[in-house]
Amino acid sequence: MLAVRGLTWRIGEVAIVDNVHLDLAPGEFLGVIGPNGAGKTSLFNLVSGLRPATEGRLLLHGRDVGHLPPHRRARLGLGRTFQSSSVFGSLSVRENVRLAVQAHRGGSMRLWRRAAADRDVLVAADAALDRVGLAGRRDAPAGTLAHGEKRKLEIALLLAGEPSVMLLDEPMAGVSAEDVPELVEVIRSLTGEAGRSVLMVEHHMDVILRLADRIAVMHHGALLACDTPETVMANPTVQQAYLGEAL
Ligand SMILES: Nc1ncnc2c1ncn2[C@@H]1O[C@H](COP(=O)(O)OP(=O)(O)OP(=O)(O)O)[C@@H](O)[C@H]1O
Repeated sequence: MLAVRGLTWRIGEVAIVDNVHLDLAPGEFLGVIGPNGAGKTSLFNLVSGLRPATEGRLLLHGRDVGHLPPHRRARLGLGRTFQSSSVFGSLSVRENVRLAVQAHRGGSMRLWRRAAADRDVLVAADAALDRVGLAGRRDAPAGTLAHGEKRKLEIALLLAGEPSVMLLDEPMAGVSAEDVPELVEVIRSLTGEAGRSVLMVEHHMDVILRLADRIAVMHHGALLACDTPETVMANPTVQQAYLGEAL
């Protein structure tokens, strides 16, 4: 589904991401962990296209997408969570998702088809809100959402793009402990649906362990290990990399 081949990002002589190889199978959940500064977000930036890789290839469904800008990758099914900054705070939750669906589907509808198309867009927006458990908040201004709700909205905006691979960068950030289980369930329910795969960076090990089929461990830009949670947790090299940090 997604193949990362020798992806590298150098700044001067320093390899921030160093020759990373990864494979993501259809329906698979791959968690990415690593100590602070290990290069996790940088790897995500290379995969989503926010930064151009210095070296390496990225294949989506066998097609080389490494040279494409983020919106072209998203259109092919490689979707990354929007940051909260891309949410229109004064517009309603529903309106935000509607705009994202519309942007994904393109605006070149013939006038006589517009009404039906508008209805379809709204149905898709409501379906996305339903999937993340935000239907009851659809009329609230997006700017008034609590942290946990904002993370759900970001996932709904991502769903608007109908991704076959979802890239989630710390979806639990800022979410209160009591809201974490619900968000974990939302993410779990979306994984594997129609073969959808997930690549997720997350600091909360308990969350990763609950969701991941495999875990990739980054350290100093390189991939230290990529295996089942049990094997990774028992790996002495991984434990060494985390020395001094709670694993
Ligand atoms: N644009 C940049 N210019 C210079 N150095 C950068 C840049 N972006 C990232 N770095 C450096 O690259 C390293 C990896 O950063 P990155 O944010 O990818 O790590 P991370 O694993 O996501 O860290 P964290 O867990 O703290 O979010 C860090 O040392 C960071 O300072």
